[in-house]
Amino acid sequence: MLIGFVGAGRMAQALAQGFIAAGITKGEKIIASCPPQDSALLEYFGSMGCKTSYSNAEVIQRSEVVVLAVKPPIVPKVLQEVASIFTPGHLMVSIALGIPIRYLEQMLPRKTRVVRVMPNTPALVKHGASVFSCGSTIKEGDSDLVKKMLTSVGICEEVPETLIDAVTGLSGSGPAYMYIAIDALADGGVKMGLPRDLAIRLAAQTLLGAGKMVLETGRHPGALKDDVCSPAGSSIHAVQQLERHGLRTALIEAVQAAALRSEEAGLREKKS
Ligand SMILES: NC(=O)C1=CN([C@@H]2O[C@H](COP(=O)(O)OP(=O)(O)OC[C@H]3O[C@@H](n4cnc5c(N)ncnc54)[C@H](OP(=O)(O)O)[C@@H]3O)[C@@H](O)[C@H]2O)C=CC1
Ligand SMILES: O=C(O)[C@@H]1CCC=N1
Repeated sequence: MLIGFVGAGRMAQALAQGFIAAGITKGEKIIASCPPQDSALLEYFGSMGCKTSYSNAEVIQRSEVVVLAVKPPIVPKVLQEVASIFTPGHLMVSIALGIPIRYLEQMLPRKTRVVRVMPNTPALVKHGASVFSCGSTIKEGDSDLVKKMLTSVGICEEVPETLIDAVTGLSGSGPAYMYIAIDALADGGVKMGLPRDLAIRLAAQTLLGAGKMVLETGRHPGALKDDVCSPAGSSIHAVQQLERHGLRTALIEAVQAAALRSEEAGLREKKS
């Protein structure tokens, strides 16, 4: 399978490196493009054995699956530039924030097969969380192919497109919230006397472990929290502080803000 990335930034790099590590494809079967001023990004792809180009057209001509990995304001320009090169043999996989399938289908030739994906950067280490929605002209096997690719780098579920903005707010942007949590937990450890590197490792493993507990036991996170909080113990004292400072509300509102931003990005492109 020949995979092309139009846009060679952070999410494209994470997916490409994850696909190679997972054995879904080889470096030489990947090609990536970005503008000439970003040659460092193409060097990153080059270091993985991938082909690189400053021409988006070349990427599309040489690929079967084309991953559209540019920021939303760039999408109309890129599609105007390369739409005519797409054939029904291409599968377009867009990871662009907020851009609806119907917009992509309108901009591309009539039978172009389109799938919209919301991945996240931990795909790089095969712990990604992705969802996808299929366009109106996909053929048999496209959904399975996208699921296979994304499952190789984490978990992946097909969802109705109406849920993608909410997914963006949760798992698409979510790693950023969790890095802040790790950094802050480590600060707490340092405040209480731990060396910084140990504090970061403990904080990161604690988040990883808690996530695995939820996924692998199937128990509700509230019940797992109760297991940690012994009567009159240390944890329940800490939980009271988290509640007092509004951690839950902060996380709920973070997801909401990112989801609304995703929705807004889509509306803006539709008007342009
Ligand atoms: N980062 C993340 O965690 C996630 C990102 N996404 C989505 O993926 C998309 C890419 O995000 P991300 O990788 O973070 O962004 P980056 O800014 O890291 O990468 C975008 C890349 O596209 C390049 N680019 C700009 N103009 C063009 C053009 N005309 N043709 C080809 N390439 C071009 C940029 O080059 P230059 O720098 O020169 O402009 C840059 O290399 C976005 O829509 C984002 O919302 C989705 C899920 C998660
Ligand atoms: O911030 C962004 O635009 C992208 C979308 C999801 C995560 N990062």
